[in-house]
Amino acid sequence: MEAIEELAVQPCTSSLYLRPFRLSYRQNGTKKFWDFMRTHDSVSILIFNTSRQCFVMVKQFRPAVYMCETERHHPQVFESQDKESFTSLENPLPAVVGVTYELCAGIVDKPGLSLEEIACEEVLEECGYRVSTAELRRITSYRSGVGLTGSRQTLFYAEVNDQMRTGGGGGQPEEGELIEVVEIPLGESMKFAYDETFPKTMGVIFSFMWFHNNIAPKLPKK
Ligand SMILES: O=c1ccn([C@@H]2O[C@H](COP(=O)(O)OP(=O)(O)O[C@H]3O[C@H](CO)[C@@H](O)[C@H](O)[C@H]3O)[C@@H](O)[C@H]2O)c(=O)[nH]1
Ligand SMILES: [Mg+2]
Repeated sequence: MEAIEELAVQPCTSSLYLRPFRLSYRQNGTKKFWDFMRTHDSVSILIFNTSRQCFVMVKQFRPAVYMCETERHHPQVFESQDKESFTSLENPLPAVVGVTYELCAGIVDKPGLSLEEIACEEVLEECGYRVSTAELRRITSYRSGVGLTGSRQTLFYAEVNDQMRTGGGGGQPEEGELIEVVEIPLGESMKFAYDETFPKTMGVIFSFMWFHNNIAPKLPKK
């Protein structure tokens, strides 16, 4: 995962995944505008393996995170680029600065499928567990990136065990996905949640707290 080479950055002029827009409006008499991105909604799934009493999560290289870290070290990295040219990154930072811990998740880009069906596909593709839609519990939905995208993410909970493991996971190589499945033991989960040395999404922190409030008290004592 961490063998990232030939890094180059350029302005994004058209994309399958996001489109920038500007909304202008008058609010209480004041003219305003706001720039935002049109992007896909998404689903994410908190997975708990009851056989091993651990959370099943994914770790992957995130270019946007990587470039934020790069800009901290090289503040000029996004400057002076014309529309076509690639700027090669000399002496790039190690790829690990762009690797984050996340819940299993996926974008909602298949019109015929329900959120639950997309969630089950992601659990299988990314983590290798076969889960049916009836086994998913909807936790809630929320807006991710209210300033930038406004898109909605729906969060589900799924309990799995070792018998439901197909041996797969790791994402879809044909889509260029390279995902490492990681297990966080229940007993270490809250320490992990607040340990800033493990870069992670807010979904991880929120869902671990949800689990401790809603599921942990009902777990059979081992
Ligand atoms: O610029 C891009 C964007 C996406 N992809 C492809 O699209 C896939 C997207 O993967 P998927 O697992 O469906 O989506 P995630 O990247 O996991 O979903 C993210 O995307 C959501 C919407 O942006 C976020 O809100 C979620 O938190 C986040 O997990 C990738 O693997 C790639 O194949 C690209 O190749 N280039
Ligand atoms: Mg994903």
